[in-house]
Amino acid sequence: MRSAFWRSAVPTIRFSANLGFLWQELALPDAIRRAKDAGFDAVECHFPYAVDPAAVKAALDETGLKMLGLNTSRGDREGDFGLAALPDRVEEARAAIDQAVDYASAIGAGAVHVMAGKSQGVDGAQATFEANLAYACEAAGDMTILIEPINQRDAPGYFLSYQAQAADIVARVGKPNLKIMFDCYHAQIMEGDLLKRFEQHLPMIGHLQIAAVPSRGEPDEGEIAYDRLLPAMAGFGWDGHVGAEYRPRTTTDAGLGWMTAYKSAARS
Ligand SMILES: O=C(O)[C@@H](O)C(=O)CO
Ligand SMILES: [Mg+2]
Repeated sequence: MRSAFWRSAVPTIRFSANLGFLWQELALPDAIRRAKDAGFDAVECHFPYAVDPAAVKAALDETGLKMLGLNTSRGDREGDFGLAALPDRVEEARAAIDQAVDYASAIGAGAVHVMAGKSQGVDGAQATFEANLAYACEAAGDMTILIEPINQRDAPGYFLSYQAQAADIVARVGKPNLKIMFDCYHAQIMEGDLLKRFEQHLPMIGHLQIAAVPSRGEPDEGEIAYDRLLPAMAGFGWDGHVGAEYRPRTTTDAGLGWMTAYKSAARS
């Protein structure tokens, strides 16, 4: 499978390096520079808050890469995985949203992923999430607010795990800058049928991410045929970036064969 990856003619696909997982050993500004050298078209990250936004902005300006998005803080209690759907922690959730929007504005990022948290089955979780998302959409101005269905194997009890659930929330909140982050890794684990789900929710999708299933390694292994899936998604009209959000098998550099192969297939 690895050597045959990207066998056929491929459309133009722009890849974003998720620096929450790739080049984690480097300081964020250096990881941005490394992503540029490796041929990525953009970057995205998870939790950049310990890093001076001026240093991140300088690396983005120097490389010409855009930071597509970052996450709200997970929260500071043991086991926290987001706060926005936790009815008893609204103040903290909104502080996390303010922090993320301020940081994203300072570095010119395009989106903030508002993490829901582990509140499946909790009374008031849905209403709290929707109210906090409406707050985030107002605070974000021109930026996009993303919500991401995350699989229950990695994050048991996470409030949001299904594409239809996310689509329902987007419709109910009714803000034009609220979109779904369609992460193929989570979607495959929870529900499969990736192409149909992607096509059905396309107008609401604001970002797309990939990783192998079940390993969460490079996209050239595992049960998802990204060499066919991504061209098909492009065929539906997806022209946004594709976020490479995987945990490298060894080092990030050693695992970039899938992208090198894509670039050479795209040239031929
Ligand atoms: O899929 C993921 O794990 C991420 O996109 C994320 O934002 C949670 O940290
Ligand atoms: Mg993701």
